Amino acid sequence: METLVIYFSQKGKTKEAAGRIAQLSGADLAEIKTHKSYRMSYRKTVFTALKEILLNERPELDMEIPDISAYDRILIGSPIWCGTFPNAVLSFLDKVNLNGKKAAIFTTSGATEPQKIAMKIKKKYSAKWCRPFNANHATDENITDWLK
Ligand SMILES: Cc1cc2nc3c(=O)[nH]c(=O)nc-3n(C[C@H](O)[C@H](O)[C@H](O)COP(=O)(O)O)c2cc1C
Repeated sequence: METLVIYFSQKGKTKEAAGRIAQLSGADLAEIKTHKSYRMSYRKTVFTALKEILLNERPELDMEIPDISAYDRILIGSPIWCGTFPNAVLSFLDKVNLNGKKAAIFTTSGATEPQKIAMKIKKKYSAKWCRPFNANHATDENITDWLK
C-alpha cells in the first residue's frame, strides 16, 4: 500500500512522530508549510490560532501539494491547538481530494485526545476514515498496531 504521511508541526513533536510513522510504514513524508511563519511565542501562537479559528481563516500554503492520486493511504499529523487542528492543516485538506482514499489523523498534544477532532474532520472531508491516533508517547509497537 502506498502511504503518504503529511504533517504540520510548530515545535517538532509532531514532526518527530511523523518521521517515525513514515519510517515504520515505509511511507513518503511531507510537511504542511505556510507562507506565514509560526515561529512565535506560545502566547502569540494561542492568540493567532484563536483568531484563525474564529475567522475560519485558511493560512496560505507555501509548499508543493503532493499528488494524492499516487497514494492509497494518507496519514495526517498535527498538534492540537485550542482543542482543534491548526487552520494550516485545514488549508491543506481544502486543497486535496481524499475521496476513496484510506485516511487517518494522528496528533500530538498536551493532553487532548484526537477523537473529537477526527469526528469534525470526518464530517467535513470525505474519505475512508480510519481510527485516529494519539502519538503522544507512542512506542514503535503502538504505531505498528495502529498502522494495521
Ligand atoms: C496555540 C497552542 C494551543 C494548544 N492547545 C492545546 C490543546 O487544546 N490541548 C492540548 O492538549 N495541547 C494543546 N497545545 C499543546 C500542543 O498540542 C503540543 O505541545 C504539541 O505536541 C505541539 O506539537 P509540535 O511540537 O509538533 O508543534 C497547544 C499548543 C499551542 C502552541
